[in-house]
Amino acid sequence: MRKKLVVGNWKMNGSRAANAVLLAGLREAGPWTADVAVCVPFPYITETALALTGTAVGFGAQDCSAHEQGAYTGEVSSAMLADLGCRYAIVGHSERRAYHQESDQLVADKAKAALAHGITPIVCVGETLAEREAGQTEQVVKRQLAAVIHTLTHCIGEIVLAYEPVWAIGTGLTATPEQAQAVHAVLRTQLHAATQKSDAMRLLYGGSMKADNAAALLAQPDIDGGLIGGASLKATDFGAICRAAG
Ligand SMILES: O=C[C@H](O)COP(=O)(O)O
Repeated sequence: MRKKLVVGNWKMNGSRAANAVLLAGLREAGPWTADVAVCVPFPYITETALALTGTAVGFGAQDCSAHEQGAYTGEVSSAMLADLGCRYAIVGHSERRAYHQESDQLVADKAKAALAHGITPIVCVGETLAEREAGQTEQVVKRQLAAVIHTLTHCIGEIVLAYEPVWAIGTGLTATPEQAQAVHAVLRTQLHAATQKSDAMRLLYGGSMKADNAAALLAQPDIDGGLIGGASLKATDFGAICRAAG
């Protein structure tokens, strides 16, 4: 039995004042049975760590560099994130793939860099609406995951995988539980061929997951948690999703 994991991705939202309110709300809303974490903008990692001290809520970043260190202006290394106590780093989010031209290989290299510093990469895969309508969903997510499997080889069992259909992100259009489960099953099968740990790996769904649709999604056999964007910005909403995962 896999323990559910719910991760809030704040994206580029927040301020010191707003974060203090949100994090205090999370302290009050928990604890939960599921594992819970928030991935926050880089500048707020330290204060998030402080605000969550003494709770079981983990924290992490929304990206990391594929490089170890050096002349990479603007990048943040996994070593730095580890230094701050991050447990997770999201890599390959569709917003980074789309707006920063991140390739499958770069995403895989970022996942490798995170693992090298003891950080669990949350690797995102997912198809666009055009790809789904062209019947390419399976092909796209398998291609995205294959690059990670090839690069991580025997460490692939250490990642968290998130299926996020691009058309469902921030749109209010959620994949049905059956649509999401079908893709998760494809991904689990692909992982099964790559690692003996596939049955223990957590596969998250992301894309307009909210308090009122979380339970049905999380009841699917291969959906082991959620990666939550918009609904992670209010403690009551996020807390309700975490409860649904319990
Ligand atoms: O990382 C989170 C996903 O992009 C989902 O975002 P959303 O819950 O706002 O649709």
